[in-house]
Amino acid sequence: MITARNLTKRFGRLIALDSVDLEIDEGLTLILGPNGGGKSTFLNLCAGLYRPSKGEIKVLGENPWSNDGLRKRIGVSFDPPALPKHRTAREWLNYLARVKGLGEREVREAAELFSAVKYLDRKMGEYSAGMLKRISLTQAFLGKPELVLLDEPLANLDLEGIKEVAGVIGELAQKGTNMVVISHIWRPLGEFADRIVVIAAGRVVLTGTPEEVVPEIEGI
Ligand SMILES: Nc1ncnc2c1ncn2[C@@H]1O[C@H](COP(=O)(O)OP(=O)(O)OP(=O)(O)O)[C@@H](O)[C@H]1O
Repeated sequence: MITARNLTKRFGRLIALDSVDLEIDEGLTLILGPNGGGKSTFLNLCAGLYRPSKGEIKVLGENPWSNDGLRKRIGVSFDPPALPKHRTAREWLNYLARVKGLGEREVREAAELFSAVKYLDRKMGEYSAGMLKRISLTQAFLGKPELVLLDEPLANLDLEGIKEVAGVIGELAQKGTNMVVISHIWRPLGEFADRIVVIAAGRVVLTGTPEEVVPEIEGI
């Protein structure tokens, strides 16, 4: 699904991602690691938001940088959510659906997954952080994309929300949805993961199945 070769991203003199080689196959991949390690930078490179400073990244066989064709095939939820605050969620999601060649039915189906239907008609500037997260997740799963990239999908949710959204992600993983999910901590999403990648200080420091990786990272 994703291949990175010597992938490097610099911001001025800071090296956020340093010569990363990584292969991500189908299934659910959980990316773990400490703050500032480079996880979101990797996801933003996958989503085509950043251009590599050096090296190469391929997502679904394509170069993601500024690639509108690929954007229609993947779904992304950023953290914090990147949503226009003067629009209602319905306006925004219908717009995205049109761009992807989808309709209002797909918007409703994705919103139902995250119990977001009831507040689709308010301006997003009035939303709580947890409501914004649910809209951001709805956006990511709109129209069942071939690959879904989620940055901290449980952030800003209350305890009930964490249980509910983790359950939905687990169910979708079981049904075969391909996902790359960033998290600070391996619980509760780790139990659904096919593999775990640990990124720290701009490098991939561990990869493997949860059984292989979790004993090494009990402290994270
Ligand atoms: N747009 C940017 N401009 C400048 N520096 C950036 C930018 N984005 C990230 N960085 C820097 O790159 C490094 C990696 O950041 P990144 O957000 O990828 O880490 P992370 O592992 O996702 O962290 P967190 O768990 O805190 O979200 C950090 O030192 C960060 O300050």
